Order: sequence, then C-alpha cells, then structure tokens
Amino acid sequence: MPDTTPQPAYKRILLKLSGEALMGSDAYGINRQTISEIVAEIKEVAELGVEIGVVIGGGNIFRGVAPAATGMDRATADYMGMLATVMNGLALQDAMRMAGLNSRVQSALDIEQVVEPYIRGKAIRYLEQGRIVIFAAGTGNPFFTTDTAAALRGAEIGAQIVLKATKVDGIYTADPKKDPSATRYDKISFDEAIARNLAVMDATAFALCRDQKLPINVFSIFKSGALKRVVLGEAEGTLVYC
Ligand SMILES: Nc1ncnc2c1ncn2[C@@H]1O[C@H](COP(=O)(O)OP(=O)(O)OP(=O)(O)O)[C@@H](O)[C@H]1O
Ligand SMILES: O=c1ccn([C@@H]2O[C@H](COP(=O)(O)O)[C@@H](O)[C@H]2O)c(=O)[nH]1
Repeated sequence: MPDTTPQPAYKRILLKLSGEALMGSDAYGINRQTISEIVAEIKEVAELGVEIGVVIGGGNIFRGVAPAATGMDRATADYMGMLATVMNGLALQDAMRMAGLNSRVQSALDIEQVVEPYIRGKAIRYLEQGRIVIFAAGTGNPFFTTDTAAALRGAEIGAQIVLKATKVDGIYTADPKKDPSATRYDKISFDEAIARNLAVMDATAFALCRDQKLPINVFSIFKSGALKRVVLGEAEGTLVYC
C-alpha cells in the first residue's frame, strides 16, 4: 500500500501569530475559546512532524506607538508592549499544554523567574526534540515590532518560511479594512511589497527576510485549516518571494 499521508513542504517554520487575533470578538485581551481554536490549528501541523517556532504579537494588550503619540516616552511604551507579548506567550503555552502540546517560552528580555531567556542553541535543540518554541518579548529592543522579531528568529533558527497568521487572508493592494475595493495578491515579490509600502508587515521585516532569502506567507488564522494548507504547500493567502 502506498503511503498517502500528506507530506509537509517545510521541515521547520516560524509562525508569527497576531496578538490581536487572540482577542477573538472581545475588545482586548485573550479570548479563551479563540486561543484554543488557534492551538488546534497549530496541533494539526505539529502532528505532521513539522518543527514550529512561534513569535507572538502583543497588539491585543499593548502597542507602543499609540501611547507614544499621546506623549508617553516611546521606548518605555515599547518595553510595555514587549512585556505584553510575554503574557501572550504564557497564555499560549498554557493553551498548548491543555491541548497536549509540549512547548517552551523563551524571552528576549531577562525575566528568569517567569520564562527562560532566549538562547538560540537551546531553542534549536528544543525544536529538534519536537517541542514548540514560543519566542516572547519581540527582539528585546524598542522601536521594533514582533514582525521583525519573526523575521529575525526565523533566520536564526533556520526556518524555511515565515508564516504570518493574521486577521486578513493575505496581502491586498491596500488595507482591506479601509478600502473595500482592494484586491488580494496570490504572490508578490519582496521588492514590490516594499516599494508599494504595503502596511500588512513593516518594511524592516520584509527587508530582513528578503536579504536572508526567507519567504513569507500571509494568511488568515481564522480560516479553518489554512495553516495546514500553507504547510502542505497549497496555495493559501499571499506568498512573498525573492
Ligand atoms: N496592504 C495590506 N494588505 C493586508 N492587510 C493590510 C494591508 N495594509 C494594512 N493591513 C492591515 O494589517 C493588519 C495586519 O497587521 P498588524 O501588524 O496590524 O497585525 P499583526 O501584526 O498581525 O497583529 P499584532 O500587532 O496584534 O500582533 C491587517 O489586519 C490589515 O488591516
Ligand atoms: O521587538 C519588539 C517587538 C515589539 N515591541 C513593542 O511591543 C508592541 C507589540 O508588538 P506588535 O508587533 O505590535 O504586536 C509593539 O507595538 C512595540 O511597542 C518592541 O518595542 N520591540
């Protein structure tokens, strides 16, 4: 009998999970049902034997740019944003534990009583052992975003692709939440995404992935089975290529 088990297109992935996606239909924070559903999608991919690193965002709890705009010191606001991603990381790990998934949280900021620090070699070892590694606190530096952290950690762990799981189902010619006439790209080059200033991801993240020849796939985390389809190499969302 031939083996008909679907084969993943990637051995190791870096999944960027939107913080705001964790809110579900709530106004802020973490919606228990939503996080369980997201973890179920991740579990399907883990069961294919794919090694998974996750960078979690913080927009559901705190985003540095808005408080800075009203006079708060930007770097201080950004550190608060990074701490928000640690809370999301812990919530995600707990939801994974309940789903029977073995994961570790590593933080780019030292808070060792709470989570272990980011150590690249250790993270890679965990991945090889089949554990999911959740990278919290972004890059550890203000003035950056968790999209850039995803590009950075993706390159560091030797991921074959960065998967940006967000609230929209791909990259559009303009923000689809503001412009209903915007159309979705099936694929787009890094150069074009940067030149068109497409705000779905920041330019630093696009540039880092382009330089490291690390493709990105943007897809909706709310579309059932979408993550698995991307991992199986099926057309889903928008592929950003070199
Ligand atoms: N050209 C575009 N195509 C698609 N989405 C776009 C575009 N321009 C802006 N967006 C917006 O970008 C958002 C996704 O990026 P955003 O950085 O806000 O979320 P995230 O990084 O996934 O979340 P978080 O910051 O909470 O972790 C979408 O919800 C969409 O409204
Ligand atoms: O490397 C980083 C990553 C994040 N921040 C701050 O955290 C918030 C939340 O991250 P999102 O990417 O928006 O989800 C972000 O707005 C920054 O304030 C950071 O400073 N450095």
